[in-house]
Amino acid sequence: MRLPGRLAAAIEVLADVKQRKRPVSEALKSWGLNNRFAGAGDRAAIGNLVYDALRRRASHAFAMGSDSPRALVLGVAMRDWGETPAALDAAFAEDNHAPAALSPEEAAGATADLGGASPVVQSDFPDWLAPSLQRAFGADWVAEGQAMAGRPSLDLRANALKAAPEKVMKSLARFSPQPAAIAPFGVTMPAGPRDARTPNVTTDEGYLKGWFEVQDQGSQIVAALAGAREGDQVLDLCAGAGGKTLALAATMGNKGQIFAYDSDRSRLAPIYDRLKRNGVRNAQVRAPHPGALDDLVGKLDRVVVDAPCTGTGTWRRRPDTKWKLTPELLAQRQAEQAALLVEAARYLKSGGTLVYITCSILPEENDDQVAAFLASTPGFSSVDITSAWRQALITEIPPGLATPGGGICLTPHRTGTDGFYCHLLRKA
Ligand SMILES: C[S@@+](CC[C@H](N)C(=O)[O-])C[C@H]1O[C@@H](n2cnc3c(N)ncnc32)[C@H](O)[C@@H]1O
Repeated sequence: MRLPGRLAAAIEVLADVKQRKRPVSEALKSWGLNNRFAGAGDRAAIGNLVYDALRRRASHAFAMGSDSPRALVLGVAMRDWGETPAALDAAFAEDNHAPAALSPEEAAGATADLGGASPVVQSDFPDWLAPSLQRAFGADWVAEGQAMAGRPSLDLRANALKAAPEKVMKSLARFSPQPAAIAPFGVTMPAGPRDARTPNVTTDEGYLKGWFEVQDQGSQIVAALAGAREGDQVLDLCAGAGGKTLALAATMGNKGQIFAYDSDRSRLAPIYDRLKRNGVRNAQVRAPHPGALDDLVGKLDRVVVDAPCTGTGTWRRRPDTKWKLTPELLAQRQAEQAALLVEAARYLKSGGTLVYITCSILPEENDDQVAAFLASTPGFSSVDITSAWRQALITEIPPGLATPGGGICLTPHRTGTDGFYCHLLRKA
Protein backbone atom coordinates (compact mmCIF):
# COMPACT_ATOMS: atom_id res chain seq x y z
CA MET A 1 0.00 0.00 0.00
CA ARG A 2 1.11 3.56 -0.66
CA LEU A 3 0.53 6.51 1.67
CA PRO A 4 -2.94 7.45 0.27
CA GLY A 5 -4.29 3.93 0.86
CA ARG A 6 -2.81 3.91 4.35
CA LEU A 7 -4.45 7.25 5.12
CA ALA A 8 -7.81 5.93 3.88
CA ALA A 9 -7.38 2.84 6.08
CA ALA A 10 -6.51 4.94 9.14
CA ILE A 11 -9.64 7.04 8.58
CA GLU A 12 -11.69 3.82 8.42
CA VAL A 13 -10.15 2.50 11.65
CA LEU A 14 -10.68 5.79 13.52
CA ALA A 15 -14.31 5.90 12.35
CA ASP A 16 -14.76 2.34 13.66
CA VAL A 17 -13.25 3.35 17.03
CA LYS A 18 -15.57 6.34 17.22
CA GLN A 19 -18.79 4.67 16.08
CA ARG A 20 -18.46 1.40 17.97
CA LYS A 21 -16.55 2.85 20.93
CA ARG A 22 -13.97 0.09 20.48
CA PRO A 23 -10.44 0.04 21.84
CA VAL A 24 -7.96 1.07 19.13
CA SER A 25 -6.02 -2.18 19.32
CA GLU A 26 -9.22 -4.15 18.63
CA ALA A 27 -10.22 -1.93 15.68
CA LEU A 28 -6.73 -2.22 14.16
CA LYS A 29 -6.75 -5.98 14.55
CA SER A 30 -10.13 -6.30 12.95
CA TRP A 31 -9.07 -4.06 10.05
CA GLY A 32 -6.04 -6.35 9.52
CA LEU A 33 -8.24 -9.47 9.49
CA ASN A 34 -10.59 -7.93 6.91
CA ASN A 35 -7.71 -6.70 4.72
CA ARG A 36 -5.30 -9.60 4.60
CA PHE A 37 -3.42 -8.17 1.60
CA ALA A 38 -1.91 -5.53 3.92
CA GLY A 39 1.63 -6.35 5.01
CA ALA A 40 3.26 -5.80 8.40
CA GLY A 41 4.67 -2.44 7.23
CA ASP A 42 1.21 -1.27 6.18
CA ARG A 43 -0.35 -2.31 9.47
CA ALA A 44 2.40 -0.54 11.45
CA ALA A 45 1.96 2.65 9.39
CA ILE A 46 -1.82 2.62 9.81
CA GLY A 47 -1.40 2.05 13.56
CA ASN A 48 1.02 4.99 13.76
CA LEU A 49 -1.45 7.26 11.94
CA VAL A 50 -4.31 6.28 14.23
CA TYR A 51 -2.30 6.62 17.45
CA ASP A 52 -0.75 9.92 16.33
CA ALA A 53 -4.25 11.25 15.56
CA LEU A 54 -5.42 10.38 19.07
CA ARG A 55 -2.28 11.69 20.75
CA ARG A 56 -2.91 15.18 19.34
CA ARG A 57 -6.65 15.02 18.83
CA ALA A 58 -7.43 18.44 20.30
CA SER A 59 -4.69 20.39 18.48
CA HIS A 60 -5.25 18.63 15.14
CA ALA A 61 -9.00 19.24 15.42
CA PHE A 62 -8.32 22.93 16.10
CA ALA A 63 -5.96 23.26 13.13
CA MET A 64 -8.22 21.34 10.76
CA GLY A 65 -11.49 22.90 11.98
CA SER A 66 -13.04 19.47 12.64
CA ASP A 67 -12.43 16.39 14.78
CA SER A 68 -13.77 13.94 12.18
CA PRO A 69 -11.56 10.88 11.55
CA ARG A 70 -10.68 12.29 8.10
CA ALA A 71 -9.66 15.70 9.50
CA LEU A 72 -7.52 14.12 12.22
CA VAL A 73 -5.71 11.73 9.87
CA LEU A 74 -5.04 14.45 7.28
CA GLY A 75 -3.85 16.63 10.17
CA VAL A 76 -1.33 13.95 11.16
CA ALA A 77 -0.12 13.54 7.57
CA MET A 78 0.50 17.27 7.13
CA ARG A 79 1.34 18.50 10.62
CA ASP A 80 3.19 15.49 12.11
CA TRP A 81 4.48 13.58 9.09
CA GLY A 82 5.48 16.65 7.05
CA GLU A 83 3.39 16.04 3.91
CA THR A 84 2.41 19.18 1.97
CA PRO A 85 -1.09 19.63 0.53
CA ALA A 86 0.44 19.66 -2.97
CA ALA A 87 2.24 16.35 -2.38
CA LEU A 88 -0.94 14.78 -1.01
CA ASP A 89 -2.99 16.05 -3.96
CA ALA A 90 -0.50 14.56 -6.41
CA ALA A 91 -0.35 11.23 -4.57
CA PHE A 92 -4.15 11.03 -4.19
CA ALA A 93 -4.64 11.61 -7.94
CA GLU A 94 -2.54 8.54 -8.73
CA ASP A 95 -4.03 6.11 -6.23
CA ASN A 96 -7.42 4.39 -6.55
CA HIS A 97 -7.49 3.74 -2.81
CA ALA A 98 -6.90 7.38 -1.84
CA PRO A 99 -9.32 9.44 0.25
CA ALA A 100 -11.23 12.23 -1.57
CA ALA A 101 -9.13 15.24 -2.68
CA LEU A 102 -8.32 17.89 -0.08
CA SER A 103 -10.62 20.89 0.19
CA PRO A 104 -9.00 24.35 0.40
CA GLU A 105 -10.00 24.51 4.10
CA GLU A 106 -8.28 21.18 4.77
CA ALA A 107 -5.17 22.28 2.89
CA ALA A 108 -5.04 25.42 5.06
CA GLY A 109 -4.84 23.15 8.14
CA ALA A 110 -1.27 22.23 7.15
CA THR A 111 0.04 25.61 8.28
CA ALA A 112 -2.68 26.70 10.75
CA ASP A 113 -1.14 28.42 13.76
CA LEU A 114 -2.00 27.13 17.25
CA GLY A 115 -1.04 30.49 18.78
CA GLY A 116 -4.69 31.49 19.10
CA ALA A 117 -5.74 28.15 20.59
CA SER A 118 -6.50 27.78 24.30
CA PRO A 119 -3.80 26.22 26.51
CA VAL A 120 -5.97 23.09 26.79
CA VAL A 121 -5.86 22.67 23.00
CA GLN A 122 -2.15 23.41 22.87
CA SER A 123 -1.47 20.81 25.57
CA ASP A 124 -3.73 18.12 24.11
CA PHE A 125 -4.93 17.38 27.63
CA PRO A 126 -8.66 16.81 28.28
CA ASP A 127 -10.15 20.16 29.34
CA TRP A 128 -11.78 18.95 32.57
CA LEU A 129 -8.34 18.00 33.94
CA ALA A 130 -6.75 21.42 33.35
CA PRO A 131 -7.07 22.55 37.01
CA SER A 132 -5.41 19.35 38.29
CA LEU A 133 -2.60 19.57 35.77
CA GLN A 134 -2.00 23.25 36.52
CA ARG A 135 -1.77 22.30 40.19
CA ALA A 136 0.71 19.52 39.40
CA PHE A 137 2.96 21.35 36.95
CA GLY A 138 2.36 25.10 37.35
CA ALA A 139 3.41 27.09 34.28
CA ASP A 140 4.90 23.93 32.69
CA TRP A 141 1.59 22.18 32.26
CA VAL A 142 1.23 22.93 28.52
CA ALA A 143 4.78 21.71 27.83
CA GLU A 144 3.97 18.59 29.89
CA GLY A 145 0.91 17.96 27.72
CA GLN A 146 2.85 18.44 24.51
CA ALA A 147 5.46 15.91 25.61
CA MET A 148 2.68 13.52 26.69
CA ALA A 149 1.29 13.78 23.14
CA GLY A 150 4.53 12.48 21.59
CA ARG A 151 5.53 8.93 20.73
CA PRO A 152 7.16 6.85 23.48
CA SER A 153 10.53 5.12 23.23
CA LEU A 154 10.77 1.35 23.56
CA ASP A 155 12.55 0.67 26.86
CA LEU A 156 14.01 -2.57 28.16
CA ARG A 157 15.39 -3.57 31.54
CA ALA A 158 18.42 -5.83 31.45
CA ASN A 159 17.73 -8.63 33.91
CA ALA A 160 20.69 -8.45 36.31
CA LEU A 161 20.08 -12.10 37.26
CA LYS A 162 21.13 -13.15 33.76
CA ALA A 163 22.69 -10.35 31.70
CA ALA A 164 24.31 -6.92 31.82
CA PRO A 165 22.93 -4.09 29.67
CA GLU A 166 25.95 -4.43 27.33
CA LYS A 167 25.02 -8.04 26.55
CA VAL A 168 21.43 -7.02 25.82
CA MET A 169 22.57 -4.18 23.55
CA LYS A 170 24.84 -6.57 21.64
CA SER A 171 22.02 -9.04 21.13
CA LEU A 172 19.78 -6.25 19.79
CA ALA A 173 22.48 -4.33 17.88
CA ARG A 174 20.35 -4.40 14.70
CA PHE A 175 17.93 -1.97 16.41
CA SER A 176 20.68 0.46 17.59
CA PRO A 177 19.80 0.37 21.31
CA GLN A 178 21.31 2.91 23.73
CA PRO A 179 21.82 2.92 27.51
CA ALA A 180 18.86 4.61 29.24
CA ALA A 181 19.56 8.04 30.74
CA ILE A 182 18.66 7.23 34.37
CA ALA A 183 17.77 3.60 35.09
CA PRO A 184 21.06 1.73 35.59
CA PHE A 185 19.86 -1.44 33.83
CA GLY A 186 17.80 0.39 31.22
CA VAL A 187 18.26 0.11 27.47
CA THR A 188 16.27 2.30 25.13
CA MET A 189 15.32 2.65 21.48
CA PRO A 190 13.85 6.04 20.56
CA ALA A 191 10.61 6.10 18.61
CA GLY A 192 11.12 6.56 14.86
CA PRO A 193 9.24 9.08 12.71
CA ARG A 194 6.26 8.61 10.37
CA ASP A 195 5.75 4.93 9.51
CA ALA A 196 8.71 3.58 11.56
CA ARG A 197 8.01 0.16 13.05
CA THR A 198 8.54 -0.59 16.71
CA PRO A 199 11.31 -3.21 16.95
CA ASN A 200 9.96 -6.66 17.65
CA VAL A 201 12.27 -7.54 20.52
CA THR A 202 10.25 -10.37 22.00
CA THR A 203 11.37 -12.79 19.28
CA ASP A 204 15.03 -12.07 20.08
CA GLU A 205 16.95 -14.98 21.57
CA GLY A 206 18.02 -12.70 24.44
CA TYR A 207 14.39 -12.15 25.38
CA LEU A 208 13.56 -15.85 25.15
CA LYS A 209 16.54 -16.58 27.43
CA GLY A 210 15.37 -14.02 30.00
CA TRP A 211 18.16 -11.46 29.49
CA PHE A 212 15.72 -8.57 29.39
CA GLU A 213 12.14 -7.46 29.89
CA VAL A 214 10.20 -4.74 28.09
CA GLN A 215 9.65 -2.13 30.80
CA ASP A 216 9.36 1.64 30.56
CA GLN A 217 12.29 3.44 32.18
CA GLY A 218 9.91 5.20 34.57
CA SER A 219 8.65 1.85 35.83
CA GLN A 220 12.27 0.71 36.31
CA ILE A 221 13.09 3.87 38.29
CA VAL A 222 10.18 3.53 40.72
CA ALA A 223 10.93 -0.18 41.18
CA ALA A 224 14.53 0.76 42.06
CA LEU A 225 13.27 3.45 44.48
CA ALA A 226 11.43 0.72 46.42
CA GLY A 227 14.93 0.09 47.77
CA ALA A 228 14.53 -3.69 48.18
CA ARG A 229 17.70 -5.31 49.46
CA GLU A 230 19.09 -8.84 49.51
CA GLY A 231 17.35 -10.75 52.27
CA ASP A 232 14.30 -8.46 52.57
CA GLN A 233 10.78 -9.81 52.99
CA VAL A 234 8.68 -7.95 50.42
CA LEU A 235 5.02 -8.00 49.46
CA ASP A 236 4.06 -6.83 45.95
CA LEU A 237 0.38 -6.29 46.75
CA CYS A 238 -0.75 -5.33 43.22
CA ALA A 239 1.64 -7.54 41.28
CA GLY A 240 -0.42 -7.87 38.09
CA ALA A 241 1.69 -9.57 35.42
CA GLY A 242 4.77 -9.01 37.58
CA GLY A 243 6.64 -6.07 36.02
CA LYS A 244 7.70 -4.73 39.43
CA THR A 245 8.14 -8.20 40.99
CA LEU A 246 10.71 -9.12 38.34
CA ALA A 247 12.62 -5.86 38.82
CA LEU A 248 12.58 -6.28 42.63
CA ALA A 249 13.88 -9.86 42.36
CA ALA A 250 16.79 -8.66 40.21
CA THR A 251 17.67 -5.90 42.72
CA MET A 252 17.53 -8.44 45.54
CA GLY A 253 19.86 -10.82 43.68
CA ASN A 254 17.32 -13.63 44.17
CA LYS A 255 17.85 -13.45 47.96
CA GLY A 256 15.12 -12.92 50.57
CA GLN A 257 11.49 -13.37 49.62
CA ILE A 258 8.92 -11.60 47.47
CA PHE A 259 5.25 -12.44 47.84
CA ALA A 260 3.41 -11.51 44.63
CA TYR A 261 -0.31 -11.00 45.01
CA ASP A 262 -3.11 -9.56 42.90
CA SER A 263 -6.84 -9.62 43.45
CA ASP A 264 -7.39 -10.41 39.76
CA ARG A 265 -6.39 -13.94 38.73
CA SER A 266 -6.33 -13.16 35.02
CA ARG A 267 -3.93 -10.25 35.47
CA LEU A 268 -1.68 -12.41 37.63
CA ALA A 269 -1.65 -15.37 35.21
CA PRO A 270 1.35 -14.34 33.02
CA ILE A 271 3.59 -13.95 36.08
CA TYR A 272 4.34 -17.68 36.36
CA ASP A 273 6.01 -17.90 32.92
CA ARG A 274 7.75 -14.58 33.35
CA LEU A 275 9.30 -15.61 36.69
CA LYS A 276 10.58 -18.80 35.05
CA ARG A 277 12.04 -17.05 32.00
CA ASN A 278 13.74 -14.44 34.23
CA GLY A 279 15.31 -17.10 36.48
CA VAL A 280 13.60 -15.66 39.58
CA ARG A 281 13.80 -18.05 42.53
CA ASN A 282 12.83 -15.82 45.45
CA ALA A 283 9.23 -15.00 44.50
CA GLN A 284 6.18 -16.83 45.74
CA VAL A 285 2.90 -16.12 43.94
CA ARG A 286 -0.11 -15.85 46.22
CA ALA A 287 -3.33 -16.38 44.26
CA PRO A 288 -6.34 -14.40 45.51
CA HIS A 289 -7.94 -16.86 47.96
CA PRO A 290 -9.65 -15.56 51.11
CA GLY A 291 -6.99 -15.07 53.78
CA ALA A 292 -4.20 -15.55 51.20
CA LEU A 293 -1.97 -12.99 52.97
CA ASP A 294 -3.08 -13.48 56.61
CA ASP A 295 0.22 -15.07 57.65
CA LEU A 296 2.11 -11.95 56.51
CA VAL A 297 0.41 -9.41 58.80
CA GLY A 298 3.05 -7.35 60.67
CA LYS A 299 5.97 -9.27 59.16
CA LEU A 300 7.27 -7.45 56.08
CA ASP A 301 10.18 -5.09 55.45
CA ARG A 302 8.53 -3.57 52.37
CA VAL A 303 5.08 -3.52 50.89
CA VAL A 304 4.84 -2.25 47.31
CA VAL A 305 1.47 -0.83 46.25
CA ASP A 306 1.63 -0.37 42.48
CA ALA A 307 -1.89 0.93 42.68
CA PRO A 308 -4.72 0.66 40.16
CA CYS A 309 -4.94 4.17 38.69
CA THR A 310 -6.19 6.22 35.76
CA GLY A 311 -2.98 5.55 33.80
CA THR A 312 -2.65 9.23 32.85
CA GLY A 313 1.12 8.70 32.82
CA THR A 314 0.84 6.21 29.95
CA TRP A 315 -1.16 8.36 27.56
CA ARG A 316 1.67 8.32 24.99
CA ARG A 317 1.16 4.55 24.65
CA ARG A 318 -2.63 4.45 25.04
CA PRO A 319 -3.85 7.81 23.76
CA ASP A 320 -7.44 6.58 23.35
CA THR A 321 -7.73 6.33 27.15
CA LYS A 322 -6.90 10.06 27.39
CA TRP A 323 -10.28 10.95 25.92
CA LYS A 324 -12.23 8.24 27.74
CA LEU A 325 -11.27 9.14 31.30
CA THR A 326 -14.19 10.50 33.36
CA PRO A 327 -14.45 12.12 36.80
CA GLU A 328 -16.37 9.00 37.91
CA LEU A 329 -13.54 6.68 36.91
CA LEU A 330 -11.02 8.91 38.67
CA ALA A 331 -13.14 8.85 41.85
CA GLN A 332 -13.40 5.06 41.65
CA ARG A 333 -9.62 4.65 41.37
CA GLN A 334 -9.08 7.07 44.27
CA ALA A 335 -11.34 4.98 46.50
CA GLU A 336 -9.44 1.80 45.55
CA GLN A 337 -6.10 3.48 46.24
CA ALA A 338 -7.18 4.73 49.67
CA ALA A 339 -8.35 1.23 50.65
CA LEU A 340 -5.13 -0.37 49.37
CA LEU A 341 -2.92 1.98 51.40
CA VAL A 342 -4.77 0.99 54.58
CA GLU A 343 -4.57 -2.69 53.62
CA ALA A 344 -0.83 -2.45 52.82
CA ALA A 345 -0.02 -0.87 56.19
CA ARG A 346 -1.22 -4.05 58.00
CA TYR A 347 1.53 -6.20 56.53
CA LEU A 348 4.47 -4.03 57.51
CA LYS A 349 6.58 -4.69 60.57
CA SER A 350 7.68 -1.66 62.53
CA GLY A 351 10.42 0.19 60.71
CA GLY A 352 9.13 -1.25 57.41
CA THR A 353 8.55 0.82 54.26
CA LEU A 354 5.37 1.24 52.29
CA VAL A 355 6.14 2.01 48.64
CA TYR A 356 3.22 3.78 46.96
CA ILE A 357 3.39 3.90 43.16
CA THR A 358 1.01 5.05 40.44
CA CYS A 359 1.42 5.54 36.70
CA SER A 360 -0.62 8.73 37.04
CA ILE A 361 0.39 12.38 36.95
CA LEU A 362 -2.73 13.63 38.77
CA PRO A 363 -2.20 14.99 42.30
CA GLU A 364 -5.56 13.48 43.33
CA GLU A 365 -4.04 10.01 42.97
CA ASN A 366 -0.58 10.97 44.22
CA ASP A 367 0.28 13.59 46.88
CA ASP A 368 -3.38 14.04 47.88
CA GLN A 369 -3.82 10.32 48.38
CA VAL A 370 -0.71 10.05 50.55
CA ALA A 371 -1.65 13.17 52.55
CA ALA A 372 -5.07 11.66 53.33
CA PHE A 373 -3.42 8.39 54.39
CA LEU A 374 -0.91 10.16 56.65
CA ALA A 375 -3.69 12.25 58.22
CA SER A 376 -5.75 9.18 59.10
CA THR A 377 -3.02 6.64 59.94
CA PRO A 378 -0.82 7.39 62.93
CA GLY A 379 2.75 6.09 62.94
CA PHE A 380 3.74 6.70 59.31
CA SER A 381 6.03 9.38 57.90
CA SER A 382 7.51 10.22 54.50
CA VAL A 383 11.02 8.97 53.78
CA ASP A 384 13.36 11.61 52.34
CA ILE A 385 13.05 10.94 48.62
CA THR A 386 16.29 12.75 47.67
CA SER A 387 18.47 10.40 49.68
CA ALA A 388 16.37 7.38 48.64
CA TRP A 389 17.00 8.36 45.01
CA ARG A 390 20.74 8.78 45.59
CA GLN A 391 20.97 5.36 47.23
CA ALA A 392 18.84 3.51 44.67
CA LEU A 393 19.98 5.16 41.46
CA ILE A 394 23.53 6.23 42.37
CA THR A 395 22.94 9.73 40.98
CA GLU A 396 21.53 12.98 42.30
CA ILE A 397 17.80 13.41 41.79
CA PRO A 398 17.21 15.61 38.71
CA PRO A 399 15.78 19.03 39.62
CA GLY A 400 12.02 19.47 39.68
CA LEU A 401 11.03 15.82 40.24
CA ALA A 402 10.23 16.07 43.95
CA THR A 403 6.57 16.88 44.64
CA PRO A 404 5.38 19.31 47.33
CA GLY A 405 3.97 16.38 49.33
CA GLY A 406 7.28 14.48 49.52
CA GLY A 407 7.08 12.06 46.58
CA ILE A 408 8.52 12.19 43.07
CA CYS A 409 6.73 12.55 39.76
CA LEU A 410 8.37 11.44 36.52
CA THR A 411 6.95 12.59 33.18
CA PRO A 412 7.81 12.45 29.46
CA HIS A 413 8.73 16.16 29.64
CA ARG A 414 10.94 15.87 32.73
CA THR A 415 12.58 12.48 32.36
CA GLY A 416 11.62 11.18 28.90
CA THR A 417 9.72 8.36 30.63
CA ASP A 418 6.08 7.51 31.14
CA GLY A 419 4.45 9.45 33.96
CA PHE A 420 5.02 7.76 37.34
CA TYR A 421 4.61 8.77 40.96
CA CYS A 422 6.44 7.19 43.89
CA HIS A 423 6.30 7.96 47.61
CA LEU A 424 8.06 6.04 50.39
CA LEU A 425 6.41 5.88 53.83
CA ARG A 426 8.11 4.47 56.92
CA LYS A 427 6.15 2.75 59.69
CA ALA A 428 7.41 3.87 63.09
C1 LIG B 1 -0.90 -0.87 37.94
S1 LIG B 1 -1.49 -2.47 37.92
C2 LIG B 1 -0.10 -3.40 38.48
C3 LIG B 1 1.02 -3.53 37.49
C4 LIG B 1 2.12 -4.47 37.94
N1 LIG B 1 2.58 -4.20 39.28
C5 LIG B 1 3.31 -4.40 37.00
O1 LIG B 1 4.34 -3.78 37.34
O2 LIG B 1 3.23 -5.01 35.92
C6 LIG B 1 -2.56 -2.51 39.29
C7 LIG B 1 -3.02 -3.89 39.70
O3 LIG B 1 -3.74 -3.76 40.94
C8 LIG B 1 -4.64 -4.83 40.99
N2 LIG B 1 -5.61 -4.56 42.07
C9 LIG B 1 -6.69 -3.75 42.06
N3 LIG B 1 -7.30 -3.77 43.26
C10 LIG B 1 -6.59 -4.61 44.05
C11 LIG B 1 -6.72 -5.05 45.40
N4 LIG B 1 -7.69 -4.60 46.19
N5 LIG B 1 -5.81 -5.91 45.88
C12 LIG B 1 -4.78 -6.35 45.09
N6 LIG B 1 -4.63 -6.00 43.81
C13 LIG B 1 -5.51 -5.12 43.29
C14 LIG B 1 -5.20 -4.90 39.58
O4 LIG B 1 -5.76 -6.15 39.32
C15 LIG B 1 -3.97 -4.58 38.74
O5 LIG B 1 -3.36 -5.77 38.29
